[in-house]
Amino acid sequence: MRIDVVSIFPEYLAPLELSLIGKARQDGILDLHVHDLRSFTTDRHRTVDDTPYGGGAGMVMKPEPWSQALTAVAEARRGHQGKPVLIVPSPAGERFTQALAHELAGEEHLAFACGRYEGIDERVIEWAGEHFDVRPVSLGDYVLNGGEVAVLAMVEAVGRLLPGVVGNPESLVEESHSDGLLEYPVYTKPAVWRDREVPAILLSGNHGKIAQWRRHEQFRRTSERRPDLLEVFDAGKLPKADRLA
Ligand SMILES: OB(O)c1ccc2cc[nH]c2c1
Repeated sequence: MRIDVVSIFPEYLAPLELSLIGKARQDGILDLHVHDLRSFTTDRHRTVDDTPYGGGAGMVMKPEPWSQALTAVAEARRGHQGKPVLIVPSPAGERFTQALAHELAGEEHLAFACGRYEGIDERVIEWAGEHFDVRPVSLGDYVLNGGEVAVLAMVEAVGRLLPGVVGNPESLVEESHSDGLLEYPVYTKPAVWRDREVPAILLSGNHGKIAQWRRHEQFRRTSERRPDLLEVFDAGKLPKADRLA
Protein backbone atom coordinates (compact mmCIF):
# COMPACT_ATOMS: atom_id res chain seq x y z
CA MET A 1 0.00 0.00 0.00
CA ARG A 2 1.06 3.55 -0.85
CA ILE A 3 0.15 6.35 1.60
CA ASP A 4 0.55 10.09 0.93
CA VAL A 5 0.09 12.68 3.70
CA VAL A 6 -0.08 16.47 3.10
CA SER A 7 0.49 18.73 6.13
CA ILE A 8 2.00 22.09 7.15
CA PHE A 9 3.70 20.10 9.93
CA PRO A 10 5.36 17.12 8.15
CA GLU A 11 7.54 16.51 11.20
CA TYR A 12 4.30 15.62 13.07
CA LEU A 13 4.27 12.36 11.12
CA ALA A 14 7.75 11.30 12.34
CA PRO A 15 6.24 8.69 14.74
CA LEU A 16 5.31 6.68 11.65
CA GLU A 17 9.00 5.83 11.35
CA LEU A 18 8.75 3.93 14.65
CA SER A 19 7.53 0.54 15.87
CA LEU A 20 5.32 -1.76 13.76
CA ILE A 21 4.51 0.86 11.12
CA GLY A 22 8.18 1.79 10.80
CA LYS A 23 9.05 -1.86 10.32
CA ALA A 24 6.27 -2.30 7.75
CA ARG A 25 7.89 0.56 5.80
CA GLN A 26 11.32 -1.06 6.01
CA ASP A 27 9.80 -4.37 4.89
CA GLY A 28 8.20 -2.69 1.87
CA ILE A 29 4.63 -3.48 3.03
CA LEU A 30 3.87 0.28 3.44
CA ASP A 31 5.20 2.99 1.04
CA LEU A 32 4.67 6.28 2.96
CA HIS A 33 5.26 9.78 1.49
CA VAL A 34 4.82 12.96 3.59
CA HIS A 35 4.46 16.34 1.76
CA ASP A 36 4.77 19.88 3.17
CA LEU A 37 1.80 21.94 1.95
CA ARG A 38 3.94 25.10 1.99
CA SER A 39 6.10 23.66 -0.80
CA PHE A 40 3.02 24.12 -3.04
CA THR A 41 2.65 27.88 -2.34
CA THR A 42 3.95 30.54 -4.72
CA ASP A 43 4.22 33.69 -2.57
CA ARG A 44 7.26 34.89 -0.62
CA HIS A 45 5.59 34.20 2.74
CA ARG A 46 4.44 30.71 1.69
CA THR A 47 0.89 31.66 2.75
CA VAL A 48 -1.58 28.82 3.36
CA ASP A 49 -4.43 30.62 5.18
CA ASP A 50 -6.66 33.71 5.09
CA THR A 51 -9.65 35.25 6.91
CA PRO A 52 -13.04 33.47 6.78
CA TYR A 53 -15.89 34.82 4.63
CA GLY A 54 -18.89 35.53 6.84
CA GLY A 55 -16.71 36.52 9.77
CA GLY A 56 -15.93 34.47 12.83
CA ALA A 57 -12.76 33.65 14.74
CA GLY A 58 -9.60 32.15 13.25
CA MET A 59 -8.33 31.59 9.72
CA VAL A 60 -9.24 29.23 6.84
CA MET A 61 -6.78 27.28 4.64
CA LYS A 62 -6.59 28.72 1.12
CA PRO A 63 -7.77 26.47 -1.76
CA GLU A 64 -5.00 26.88 -4.35
CA PRO A 65 -2.04 25.35 -2.46
CA TRP A 66 -4.21 22.34 -1.68
CA SER A 67 -5.19 21.86 -5.31
CA GLN A 68 -1.49 21.91 -6.31
CA ALA A 69 -0.50 19.43 -3.60
CA LEU A 70 -3.36 17.02 -4.26
CA THR A 71 -2.78 17.14 -8.02
CA ALA A 72 0.83 16.06 -7.39
CA VAL A 73 -0.39 13.20 -5.16
CA ALA A 74 -2.94 12.01 -7.75
CA GLU A 75 -0.26 12.09 -10.48
CA ALA A 76 2.03 9.92 -8.35
CA ARG A 77 -0.36 7.03 -9.00
CA ARG A 78 -1.34 7.87 -12.61
CA GLY A 79 -2.07 4.73 -14.63
CA HIS A 80 -3.27 2.75 -11.63
CA GLN A 81 -6.85 1.46 -11.46
CA GLY A 82 -9.63 3.69 -9.92
CA LYS A 83 -9.42 6.90 -7.87
CA PRO A 84 -7.22 6.95 -4.77
CA VAL A 85 -9.07 7.53 -1.49
CA LEU A 86 -8.51 11.00 0.05
CA ILE A 87 -9.13 11.02 3.78
CA VAL A 88 -9.75 14.53 5.17
CA PRO A 89 -9.60 14.38 8.98
CA SER A 90 -12.35 16.69 10.30
CA PRO A 91 -14.65 16.98 13.35
CA ALA A 92 -17.44 17.17 10.69
CA GLY A 93 -16.61 13.84 9.04
CA GLU A 94 -18.06 10.33 9.05
CA ARG A 95 -16.94 8.43 12.10
CA PHE A 96 -13.76 6.39 11.82
CA THR A 97 -14.55 2.87 12.87
CA GLN A 98 -12.84 -0.49 12.78
CA ALA A 99 -15.10 -1.39 9.85
CA LEU A 100 -13.74 1.65 7.96
CA ALA A 101 -10.18 0.69 8.91
CA HIS A 102 -10.76 -2.73 7.36
CA GLU A 103 -12.26 -1.12 4.24
CA LEU A 104 -9.26 1.21 3.83
CA ALA A 105 -6.80 -1.63 4.40
CA GLY A 106 -8.05 -3.08 1.12
CA GLU A 107 -7.05 0.04 -0.87
CA GLU A 108 -3.94 0.27 -3.09
CA HIS A 109 -3.42 3.99 -2.37
CA LEU A 110 -4.53 6.26 0.51
CA ALA A 111 -4.03 10.05 0.67
CA PHE A 112 -4.53 12.18 3.80
CA ALA A 113 -5.13 15.97 3.85
CA CYS A 114 -4.27 17.45 7.26
CA GLY A 115 -6.26 20.65 7.89
CA ARG A 116 -5.30 23.26 10.45
CA TYR A 117 -6.79 26.58 11.75
CA GLU A 118 -10.62 26.55 11.24
CA GLY A 119 -10.30 24.03 8.42
CA ILE A 120 -9.81 23.84 4.62
CA ASP A 121 -11.92 25.97 2.20
CA GLU A 122 -14.92 23.72 1.41
CA ARG A 123 -14.45 24.10 -2.34
CA VAL A 124 -11.24 22.04 -2.13
CA ILE A 125 -13.26 19.10 -0.83
CA GLU A 126 -15.74 19.53 -3.73
CA TRP A 127 -12.97 19.93 -6.36
CA ALA A 128 -10.93 16.97 -5.06
CA GLY A 129 -13.87 14.70 -5.94
CA GLU A 130 -12.71 14.93 -9.58
CA HIS A 131 -9.46 13.11 -8.70
CA PHE A 132 -10.19 11.18 -5.50
CA ASP A 133 -12.84 9.28 -3.60
CA VAL A 134 -13.05 11.98 -0.89
CA ARG A 135 -13.83 10.88 2.68
CA PRO A 136 -14.09 13.53 5.45
CA VAL A 137 -13.39 11.42 8.56
CA SER A 138 -13.60 12.14 12.27
CA LEU A 139 -11.86 10.08 14.94
CA GLY A 140 -14.69 10.93 17.36
CA ASP A 141 -16.73 13.90 18.67
CA TYR A 142 -13.91 15.96 20.18
CA VAL A 143 -11.73 18.55 18.39
CA LEU A 144 -7.97 18.45 17.83
CA ASN A 145 -5.88 21.39 16.53
CA GLY A 146 -5.35 19.76 13.16
CA GLY A 147 -5.54 16.56 11.18
CA GLU A 148 -2.07 15.15 11.90
CA VAL A 149 -2.90 13.32 15.12
CA ALA A 150 -5.93 11.77 13.42
CA VAL A 151 -3.70 10.65 10.53
CA LEU A 152 -1.27 9.04 12.93
CA ALA A 153 -4.18 7.10 14.49
CA MET A 154 -5.74 6.09 11.17
CA VAL A 155 -2.45 5.04 9.54
CA GLU A 156 -1.76 2.88 12.54
CA ALA A 157 -5.31 1.41 12.59
CA VAL A 158 -5.15 0.61 8.87
CA GLY A 159 -1.46 -0.37 8.66
CA ARG A 160 -1.74 -2.90 11.45
CA LEU A 161 -4.39 -4.76 9.42
CA LEU A 162 -2.08 -5.33 6.47
CA PRO A 163 -0.77 -8.89 6.17
CA GLY A 164 2.65 -9.32 7.73
CA VAL A 165 2.52 -6.20 9.99
CA VAL A 166 1.43 -7.60 13.38
CA GLY A 167 3.08 -10.74 14.67
CA ASN A 168 -0.15 -12.53 15.64
CA PRO A 169 -3.16 -11.74 13.26
CA GLU A 170 -5.45 -13.18 15.97
CA SER A 171 -4.94 -9.91 17.99
CA LEU A 172 -6.78 -7.62 15.45
CA VAL A 173 -10.04 -6.62 17.27
CA GLU A 174 -11.36 -2.97 18.30
CA GLU A 175 -14.45 -0.61 18.97
CA SER A 176 -15.64 3.33 18.83
CA HIS A 177 -18.39 6.02 20.11
CA SER A 178 -20.13 9.58 19.58
CA ASP A 179 -22.81 12.58 20.21
CA GLY A 180 -23.56 16.37 19.13
CA LEU A 181 -23.85 18.22 15.68
CA LEU A 182 -21.22 18.51 12.88
CA GLU A 183 -19.58 21.81 11.80
CA TYR A 184 -20.77 24.04 8.91
CA PRO A 185 -18.57 24.44 5.77
CA VAL A 186 -15.99 27.27 5.73
CA TYR A 187 -14.76 29.50 2.89
CA THR A 188 -12.12 32.18 2.32
CA LYS A 189 -10.81 34.35 -0.53
CA PRO A 190 -11.14 34.25 -3.47
CA ALA A 191 -14.95 34.70 -3.67
CA VAL A 192 -14.88 32.65 -6.88
CA TRP A 193 -12.38 29.82 -7.24
CA ARG A 194 -12.35 27.53 -10.27
CA ASP A 195 -15.92 28.67 -11.10
CA ARG A 196 -17.04 27.78 -7.57
CA GLU A 197 -18.63 30.65 -5.61
CA VAL A 198 -18.76 31.27 -1.88
CA PRO A 199 -22.43 30.99 -0.72
CA ALA A 200 -23.88 34.51 -1.18
CA ILE A 201 -25.26 34.68 2.36
CA LEU A 202 -21.70 34.71 3.72
CA LEU A 203 -20.97 37.89 1.75
CA SER A 204 -24.19 39.63 2.92
CA GLY A 205 -22.91 40.97 6.25
CA ASN A 206 -26.27 39.91 7.74
CA HIS A 207 -25.00 38.10 10.82
CA GLY A 208 -28.44 36.86 11.85
CA LYS A 209 -29.00 35.23 8.47
CA ILE A 210 -25.43 33.96 8.43
CA ALA A 211 -25.90 32.32 11.81
CA GLN A 212 -29.20 30.81 10.56
CA TRP A 213 -27.52 29.50 7.40
CA ARG A 214 -24.66 27.99 9.39
CA ARG A 215 -27.10 26.29 11.75
CA HIS A 216 -29.00 24.87 8.76
CA GLU A 217 -25.75 23.61 7.26
CA GLN A 218 -24.94 21.88 10.52
CA PHE A 219 -28.24 20.00 10.41
CA ARG A 220 -27.90 19.27 6.67
CA ARG A 221 -24.43 17.80 7.15
CA THR A 222 -25.31 15.88 10.28
CA SER A 223 -28.39 14.48 8.57
CA GLU A 224 -26.26 13.45 5.55
CA ARG A 225 -23.20 12.12 7.39
CA ARG A 226 -24.14 11.27 10.98
CA PRO A 227 -27.95 10.61 11.29
CA ASP A 228 -27.19 8.62 14.40
CA LEU A 229 -26.17 11.91 16.05
CA LEU A 230 -29.58 13.52 15.31
CA GLU A 231 -31.37 10.99 17.50
CA VAL A 232 -29.09 11.91 20.39
CA PHE A 233 -29.50 15.67 19.61
CA ASP A 234 -33.34 15.43 19.51
CA ALA A 235 -33.26 14.11 23.03
CA GLY A 236 -32.77 17.85 23.85
CA LYS A 237 -36.21 18.43 22.11
CA LEU A 238 -35.02 21.15 19.67
CA PRO A 239 -38.13 22.83 17.93
CA LYS A 240 -38.67 21.22 14.49
CA ALA A 241 -38.42 24.72 12.89
CA ASP A 242 -34.67 24.65 13.57
CA ARG A 243 -34.36 21.40 11.70
CA LEU A 244 -33.82 20.98 7.94
CA ALA A 245 -36.46 22.81 5.79
O1 LIG B 1 -10.42 16.95 15.50
B1 LIG B 1 -9.95 16.75 14.20
O2 LIG B 1 -9.92 15.48 13.63
C1 LIG B 1 -9.49 17.94 13.35
C2 LIG B 1 -9.12 17.71 12.02
C3 LIG B 1 -8.71 18.78 11.24
C4 LIG B 1 -8.68 20.06 11.82
C5 LIG B 1 -8.33 21.33 11.29
C6 LIG B 1 -8.50 22.24 12.34
N1 LIG B 1 -8.95 21.59 13.44
C7 LIG B 1 -9.06 20.27 13.15
C8 LIG B 1 -9.48 19.20 13.96
